[in-house]
Amino acid sequence: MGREWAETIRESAAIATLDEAGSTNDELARRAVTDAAAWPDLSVVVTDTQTNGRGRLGRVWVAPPGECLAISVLVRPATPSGAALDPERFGWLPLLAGAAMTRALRRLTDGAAIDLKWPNDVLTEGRKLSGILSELLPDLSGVVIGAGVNVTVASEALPTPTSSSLLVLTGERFDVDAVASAYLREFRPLYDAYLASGGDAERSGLRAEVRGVCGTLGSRVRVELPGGADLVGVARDIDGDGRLVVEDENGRLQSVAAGDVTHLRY
Ligand SMILES: O=C(O)CCCC[C@@H]1SC[C@@H]2NC(=O)N[C@@H]21
Repeated sequence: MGREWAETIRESAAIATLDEAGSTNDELARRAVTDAAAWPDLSVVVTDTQTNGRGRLGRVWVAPPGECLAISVLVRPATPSGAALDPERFGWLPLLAGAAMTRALRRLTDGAAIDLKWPNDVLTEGRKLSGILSELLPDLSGVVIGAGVNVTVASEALPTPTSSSLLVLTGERFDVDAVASAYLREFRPLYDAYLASGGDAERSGLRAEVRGVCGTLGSRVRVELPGGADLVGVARDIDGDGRLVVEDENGRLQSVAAGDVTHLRY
């Protein structure tokens, strides 16, 4: 991989472009913790060959070598005056990354039907193009936001029947580096606006941005809640804390902070 996108990241930030990595999230978290000064805000670890990728909810993220982007961005959010942002405000970061990836993949594909599934899967026609895993550093000083994108994976090599790739969607073999570049170019302005507002999703326009790309809104959904219970209803909104607001079958509004969403319209 090249690093044609390096100028989209702050000059002070560190970049590691690896021929191969176990998990880019693990690589970046290790560096961020062992050498915090060398790995400031917006540092990046990236590869196209990730051998031990991890997904949300303890799942494995499978990526055929050389055919997927695995990119992790370290954020150490601070207010405009330089104070560390309250970790309570970090909840919007996975949604920010999901919105950035949705915008990036739409832009690359000239506006293909690509949407965000709350909280941060990027889908085309119900199939997953990209997944995001955000992990807090153990000392709470930052968050590693990892994103995987299926780029040149052929349909027979897709990891699951519910996944897709940019190749399958468009017939085009995108360069993995160009996908990284498109993502970081979308990520940066959303993140800068979020920081400038002190982590206020409303004031920075982030909430509006996420609602604008989120295909979950208006869909009938089943949400597998963390305890194992299911909630079925219509997704109505994303509230000020980034929670999904679902109108259940009795017409009651329920706010969901975490869960696995299935769109029932497909
Ligand atoms: O859909 C999911 O469950 C999230 C998948 C996240 C995969 C990315 S690839 C880069 C980063 N490194 C990892 O080990 N996981 C994330």
